Amino acid sequence: MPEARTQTFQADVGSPAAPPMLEIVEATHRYGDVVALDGVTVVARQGEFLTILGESGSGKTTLLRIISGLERPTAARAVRIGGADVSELGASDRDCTTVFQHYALFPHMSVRENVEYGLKVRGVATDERRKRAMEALELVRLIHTSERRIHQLSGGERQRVALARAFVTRPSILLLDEPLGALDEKLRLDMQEELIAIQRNLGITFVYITHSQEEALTMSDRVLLMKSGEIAQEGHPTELFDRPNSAFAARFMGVENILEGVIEKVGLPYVTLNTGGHFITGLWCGKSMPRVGAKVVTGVRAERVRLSNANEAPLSANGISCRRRASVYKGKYLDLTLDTEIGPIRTRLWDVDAAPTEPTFIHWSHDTCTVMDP
Ligand SMILES: Nc1ncnc2c1ncn2[C@@H]1O[C@H](COP(=O)(O)OP(=O)(O)OP(=O)(O)O)[C@@H](O)[C@H]1O
Repeated sequence: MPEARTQTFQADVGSPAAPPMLEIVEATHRYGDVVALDGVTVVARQGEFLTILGESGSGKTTLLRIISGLERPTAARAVRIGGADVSELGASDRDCTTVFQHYALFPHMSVRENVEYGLKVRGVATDERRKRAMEALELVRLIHTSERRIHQLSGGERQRVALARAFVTRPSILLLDEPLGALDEKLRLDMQEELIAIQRNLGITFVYITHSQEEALTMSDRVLLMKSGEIAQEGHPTELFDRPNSAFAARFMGVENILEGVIEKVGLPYVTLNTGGHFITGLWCGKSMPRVGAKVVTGVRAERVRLSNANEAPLSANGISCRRRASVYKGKYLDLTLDTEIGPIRTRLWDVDAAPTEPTFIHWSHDTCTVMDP
């Protein structure tokens, strides 16, 4: 991993005190009858790592194209970069660069020439652009490959060249469109770490597009979850992970147990719902104020559900009798599916050897249980 270059790092980058680098205010975009974006507002601070997460067709690429200037929104109250209105500027005049999944490097040029290219078209003198290209290659740990051709590099190395080529021109914003999508699992994990290090080192605002919740959680300062052209939820990765505000967000963030019910009692921050005649209490995470009688869903992660021999739940927990239905061994853990009177519930056991043969009762605390909009 590259060493942190503290001289380029600013203490308040990515913090709430940092000035906004990107502002897209109420952008709507239609392709004929298709509404790809519906009144979306995105603000990213200087030095922030913002991830736009969403399933296929949710509008991520459209949003990225609007930021980069490749697409003009059908309507928008503002499109600003570094505080300046850029709504009338084309892609080449905006202070941002895009890194694509298919890196589009020039095969007839060396690695160094590829990285120098953007500087060359901007008229930077030979010595200066060589120096800057080598610095960029040092940052992505590829200085030793500088005179190679692109076909002499691995997939991960090519993606690092594409990155170096993008940030060597020192854009204010780097847009990354599923940049790790073409890499295998191991390389993807390594590159995630490298990307974080590079971003912290440069202090550039990163806007990163992915459909992988794992990537979003690992790398981002803030995540913006999109659904059908709208923002479903926005927040710190832990907020989306632990406090999804809707059934959609919970499913997308991989919550294994989601049950429907009706609110029985409100005592904020807790809400109790009735699901199949059974009462469950959890933290209210919905967008609106909860009211008795409203349809809601409750969610709990499998690893938060505990097995009990005592056949009762602690005071601040939900509990229910269960019977083993199935188990799936996943190497590091065991996933048990249990039948209960409110439906099947999954639990995850990290100590595989400690798994009981016939579990009879499960419980999960009110604080790890969420209640949200359906
Ligand atoms: N050029 C186009 N013409 C018509 N419809 C389009 C066009 N580009 C995108 N769309 C539609 O707009 C919606 C949003 O598409 P977009 O490419 O922004 O989604 P996405 O989240 O980036 O998807 P993916 O992850 O598959 O790339 C989709 O319904 C898509 O079919």
